[in-house]
Amino acid sequence: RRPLSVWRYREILPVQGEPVSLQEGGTPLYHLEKIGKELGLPELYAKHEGMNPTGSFKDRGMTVGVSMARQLGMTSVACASTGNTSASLAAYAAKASIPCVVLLPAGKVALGKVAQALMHGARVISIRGNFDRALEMVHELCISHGLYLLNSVNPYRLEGQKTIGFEAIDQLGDVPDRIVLPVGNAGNISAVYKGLRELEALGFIDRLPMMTGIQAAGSQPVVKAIEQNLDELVPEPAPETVATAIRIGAPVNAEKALVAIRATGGTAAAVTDDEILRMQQDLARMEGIGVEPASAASVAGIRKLAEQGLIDKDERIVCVVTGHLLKDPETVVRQCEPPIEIDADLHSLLSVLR
Ligand SMILES: Cc1ncc(COP(=O)(O)O)c(/C=C/C(=O)C(=O)O)c1O
Repeated sequence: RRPLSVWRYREILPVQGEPVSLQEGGTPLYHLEKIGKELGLPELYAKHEGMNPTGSFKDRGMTVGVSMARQLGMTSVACASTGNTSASLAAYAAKASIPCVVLLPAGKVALGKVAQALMHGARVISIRGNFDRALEMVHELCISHGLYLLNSVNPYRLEGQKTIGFEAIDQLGDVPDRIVLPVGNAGNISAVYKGLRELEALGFIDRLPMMTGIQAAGSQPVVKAIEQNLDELVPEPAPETVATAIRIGAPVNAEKALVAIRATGGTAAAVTDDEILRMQQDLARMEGIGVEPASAASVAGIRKLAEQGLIDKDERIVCVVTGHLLKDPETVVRQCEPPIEIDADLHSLLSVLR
């Protein structure tokens, strides 16, 4: 019996030979008992992708993407990132001894993610523009200077991320009725859908979950395309949200995400920053699950849809929570009461605890 991990599913992944691996995947599937009870959803689960080696689901895509870079003889790799992609690429490139360049939107990347990209030895460039501009620039850089681009336009990234759905089914022992993901560049929802289609084609499953994408109210081009039944996405020129990981106005995988949602009878919904931050706190204080803001969006989306009466009570739902709480400590400190500082004596302690 193979352990739960990305490479448990090696036959359905493109890498030949030994992968560049940091033992990614095999993340916990938590039953959200209290939040589920509050929403009247007894079968509500969260798959905690923050428990990956660099603290986000990106590791699943990077183990395949960087393995392919090595297999193809690439001499340098690059990405633009809202943070987690750069943290993950930096770590896997270090493991593979391949030089790495990352472009970040200046001032809009959570502290933990910048720390990871720096410590893992990437060339970290902050640009005075948003993620979408950074992606345009890194694309030009790769074409003109022969670096290997590892954003989710690279299909090998999506191959690794398929395994989220595979593991969830193995852990649940059945196909969930709904899989909910936060949507930024829309690679993850597209990857999970592709993997489920492959399981169906191979005869392992005979039905697909409703693919449900959640975006921030200030950055919701996919939600608008679904609501207005558009075939083409209208990019959001000035995306804004506290959930900086999904602060993306022109998702490169939008068309794939629209297919994933429409072909499975899924849906898309937007949540406000307040709803995101409230769910981040509820997950931490009710379920003991620590996630970064963008990750809480998936569960916040289910809360909103359930309150609108759009979720059947007996649905088995897997919310993908995509990144660890530690990624964005500054947003946490801004939301919480600061620690109480006292003199180092018992009297002072008892007086504040009363
Ligand atoms: C925590 C977290 N949650 C959700 C998403 C959205 O996934 P996609 O819809 O596949 O983009 C991201 C994406 C991050 C980047 O795009 C990047 O790191 O450059 C994330 O970090």
